[in-house]
Amino acid sequence: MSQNNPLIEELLQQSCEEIPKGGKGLIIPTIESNLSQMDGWETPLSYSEIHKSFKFKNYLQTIAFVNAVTWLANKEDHHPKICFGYNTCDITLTTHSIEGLSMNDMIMAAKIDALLN
Ligand SMILES: C[C@H](O)[C@H](O)[C@H]1CNC2=NC(N)=NC(=O)C2=N1
Repeated sequence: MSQNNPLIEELLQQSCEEIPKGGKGLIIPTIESNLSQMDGWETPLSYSEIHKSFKFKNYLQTIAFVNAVTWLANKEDHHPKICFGYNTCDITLTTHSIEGLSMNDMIMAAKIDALLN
């Protein structure tokens, strides 16, 4: 789904940028249209965050993924909430300054997915 998708390709080429308080959030149609092209990412009715659950074979593979996500978060200065267990990892993304979703969340989601491609 992700490869050869123009939206995903575009997100992968972008970098997260600081969003000032009162800055621009995404409108609901944009969120819906983005998520329809991003496998497994979901938003609650509040449209305040996106989340995805990942499954792995074992703890070592889960930890390797968590480490890669934290590396990416540090690089992009955009930090998802990460909750993991033996073979599952739940990722939640939101933009604190606007208490909602920004392009940063979509960029991070695409880059997190790309870690597994
Ligand atoms: C200045 C810096 O870009 C901001 O404080 C970043 C840091 N990491 C962040 N991570 C997340 N998930 N949301 C944010 O709004 C956010 N803001």
